[in-house]
Amino acid sequence: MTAQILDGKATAAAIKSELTARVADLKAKGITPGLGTVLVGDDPGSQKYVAGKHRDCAEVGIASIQRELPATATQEEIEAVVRELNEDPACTGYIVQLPLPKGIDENRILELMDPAKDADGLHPMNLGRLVLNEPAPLPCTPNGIITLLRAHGVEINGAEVVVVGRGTTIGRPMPLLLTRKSENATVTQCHTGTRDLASHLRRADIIVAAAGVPHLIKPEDVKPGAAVLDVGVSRDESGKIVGDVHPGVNEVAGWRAPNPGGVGPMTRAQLLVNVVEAAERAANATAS
Ligand SMILES: Nc1nc(=O)c2c([nH]1)NC[C@@H]1CN(c3ccc(C(=O)N[C@@H](CCC(=O)O)C(=O)O)cc3)C=[N+]21
Repeated sequence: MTAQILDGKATAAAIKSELTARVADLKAKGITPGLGTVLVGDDPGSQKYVAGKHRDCAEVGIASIQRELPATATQEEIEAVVRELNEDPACTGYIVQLPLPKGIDENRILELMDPAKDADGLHPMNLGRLVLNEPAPLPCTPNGIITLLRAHGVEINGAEVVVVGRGTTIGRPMPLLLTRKSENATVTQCHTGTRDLASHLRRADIIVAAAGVPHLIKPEDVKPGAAVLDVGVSRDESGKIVGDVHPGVNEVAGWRAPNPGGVGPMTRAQLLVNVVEAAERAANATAS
């Protein structure tokens, strides 16, 4: 038995087609949502992701605002671009592509963003709202993972979930989403300091692998039938993506999010969701 595919490409396409209609409605009311991206430096991976985000925008009718700075950009120069996008009415939401070059204070940049324009859901105000169970733009990758599981009928309610990783974009927010009443999962968060990772993995109904360690999740550590989502993006010498999940897991798992083609396209789709929702909130605020 090989694992069934959690098809991120197809699920993202369905979300995008629904968003296209909502963007058309907004435009009829005179509002064009616009996604800004701030890309610092010339990492080929980051360039590719940002290009993908703008391609998605074009597909659903969202305007694109691209800001690029050289790898040598200073803290002040990046902050000036953030302030400019905060002020720009054409930019209804934006992201600052992470990671930023060494020496840049990333958290200070995130804090400077207008939380109402935070398309990533990573502003401290919005992460705080998530903790407090208040409406907020949600972090794109964790939200994409939940949407992907739901779209394929994988039971989250009552599931034992192991999240491997503790990064800002996935590992830390993922358990916050999974333990909401609406999800109702039981979550164990593992990381490089976990004493016996295998013992945790073996109990998991759902594994979210976001450690950035190639092939960390081995077939012998996966419970038969489990859903395994690979979010790792290491690259080999030729630049090909190597995930956190060993290919042999395919033969044990019940569900598998491939990489590429799984969580990546979902991340991009949820980013568009955040942009459209922010524009809809702004439209309703003006209307009332
Ligand atoms: N502020 C910020 N927000 C992010 O959301 C963010 C970020 N910084 N920094 C980097 C990571 C990485 N990330 C990906 C998005 C899409 C794909 C994606 O669509 N991947 C395709 C394949 C692309 C390829 O082949 O290289 C796929 O999985 O099918 C991957 C990775 C967003 N990130």
